[in-house]
Amino acid sequence: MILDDLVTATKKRLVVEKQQLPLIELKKQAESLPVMNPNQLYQRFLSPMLSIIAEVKKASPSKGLIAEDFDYLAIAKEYEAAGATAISVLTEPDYFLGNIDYLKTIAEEVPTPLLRKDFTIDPYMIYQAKVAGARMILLIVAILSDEELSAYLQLAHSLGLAVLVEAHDEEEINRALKVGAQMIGVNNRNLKDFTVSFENSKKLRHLIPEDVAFVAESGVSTVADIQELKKLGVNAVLVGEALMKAPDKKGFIKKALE
Ligand SMILES: O=P(O)(O)OC[C@@H](O)[C@@H](O)c1c[nH]c2ccccc12
Repeated sequence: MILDDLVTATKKRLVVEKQQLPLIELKKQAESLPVMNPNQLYQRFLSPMLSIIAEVKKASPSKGLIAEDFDYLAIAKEYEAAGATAISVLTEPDYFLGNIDYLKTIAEEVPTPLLRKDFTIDPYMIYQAKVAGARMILLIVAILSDEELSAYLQLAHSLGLAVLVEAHDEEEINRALKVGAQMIGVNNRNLKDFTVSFENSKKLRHLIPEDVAFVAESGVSTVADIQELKKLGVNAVLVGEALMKAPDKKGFIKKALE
């Protein structure tokens, strides 16, 4: 399965990264930075207004190259100007052609909260996210044990980072809730065969209590799709490819927020 390949690639990369910058050094850098309160961000997502998380993504395993002309900073600035609640930045290099430096550069110039979108499997990556300027990280239930999930969530919170916990079915949602997730994303794309269906969001919405934000992820192609998800009562929609390909990104987000 694709998730296994991603975890393997990430493990390999971490070995090299830890040699270049040992955990103790990275930790020192992270702990010298100011700590924000992640609750503010969670509350923003729980407001009655629909939130949009706009994604900066060059390529993906399901679609190949998405953006020929990948001016990630200009794209992030457009997302900000349009009123995106947060910006998701793919940092996974092998399958998504991402880079943590993209996030770092965007963080220096764009005040919108940034989500480090990656396959977090080690505390090292959480410190990296903090140092690069992220305000949120992604934890994918399918690739973590309960112990890891709980420890990483707490570590992120202690650094002032909010956490989006991605779940695919009822069992994974229950695991996310058990460790105290305050923001849960359901992926509309099946990672086994890459098919997309909003049925997942529809079916699973009711499992998430009112004080936990529900994010519908993936597969949105039109503003009408966003309106459909809004009717299901989602708090936020995470949109990648459709925005990356939209000639008028600002117009797309503005219409979606109307
Ligand atoms: O491009 P889309 O179909 O709008 O999808 C965005 C986002 O949901 C997708 O990139 C994503 C969802 N979960 C992930 C986990 C890792 C990497 C990427 C993802």
